[in-house]
Amino acid sequence: MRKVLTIAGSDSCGGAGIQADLKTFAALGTYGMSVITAVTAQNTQGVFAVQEIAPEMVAKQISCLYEDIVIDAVKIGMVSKTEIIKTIARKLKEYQAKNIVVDPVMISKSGYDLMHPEAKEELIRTLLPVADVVTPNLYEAQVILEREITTVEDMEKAARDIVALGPKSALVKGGHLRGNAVDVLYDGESFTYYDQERIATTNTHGTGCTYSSAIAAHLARGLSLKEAVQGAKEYITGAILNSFSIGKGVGPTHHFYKYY
Ligand SMILES: Nc1ncnc2c1ncn2[C@@H]1O[C@H](COP(=O)(O)OP(=O)(O)O)[C@@H](O)[C@H]1O
Ligand SMILES: Cc1ncc(COP(=O)(O)OP(=O)(O)O)c(N)n1
Repeated sequence: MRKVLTIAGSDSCGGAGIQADLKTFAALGTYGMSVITAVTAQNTQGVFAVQEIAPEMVAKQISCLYEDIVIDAVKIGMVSKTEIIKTIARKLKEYQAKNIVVDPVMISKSGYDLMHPEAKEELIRTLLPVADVVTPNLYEAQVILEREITTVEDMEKAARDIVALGPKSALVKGGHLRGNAVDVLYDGESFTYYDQERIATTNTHGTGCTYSSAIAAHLARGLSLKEAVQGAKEYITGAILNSFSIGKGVGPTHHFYKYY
């Protein structure tokens, strides 16, 4: 069985973060493992508190996994502060980690900052360059590039400019675009478009986490990047179609098992 690691924050309500990642890995027939970077007190209505894990403890978790287990892919989600980002980049290099998917989580749907603003520079300096693919949503791409992105053409330029910062490829997600949910992948050579009619639902908590985890799971299974993103797009679309309400706010996507 292929083994996939998530390095991310815990979401107590289970829709995003580590919990969404592990559900996705299992649903896609891979074995999931986790390194926790922060614990959030979170429900469908918002994020109420965050407690970060000490960088040394993050380092220990990563070391004990890579020292023992062959890891086929790794996804990085919520990394809130500079020291944690530095630690993760250093460890991924030390263990020559492969199939690295970086989801540059910055803000929750409810508007809570999940990354300290000053940590952005470290993300760009040390984490983006080790990534095989980085998966910003429109807002995150805007923050990284410090300019507005509103059209598919802007997304193409953004993907190309993000690749110039060091990652092998960039997938700019159009979940927050008007019209269809179009994502644009640039792999340093060409663009690929993943286009899906927008699904009318407010239950989209954790879509970005689920999508990036599905990409990592498919890369671990040996698919090419373009095939992995295609498989992940099908998975997230199905999960959004089956999303449901569990509380008073934004409900989670629903994970369904796909056996390979
Ligand atoms: N209402 C929707 N209908 C169909 N696809 C969606 C919808 N909302 C988001 N997506 C897709 O879900 C994936 C995650 O994107 P997005 O929601 O932008 O990420 P994030 O959670 O990081 O903001 C992308 O493939 C995006 O196109
Ligand atoms: C612990 C934790 N990590 C990440 C997020 C953000 O996840 P995302 O998939 O971008 O989903 P929304 O916040 O947009 O629902 C999170 N909320 N918590």
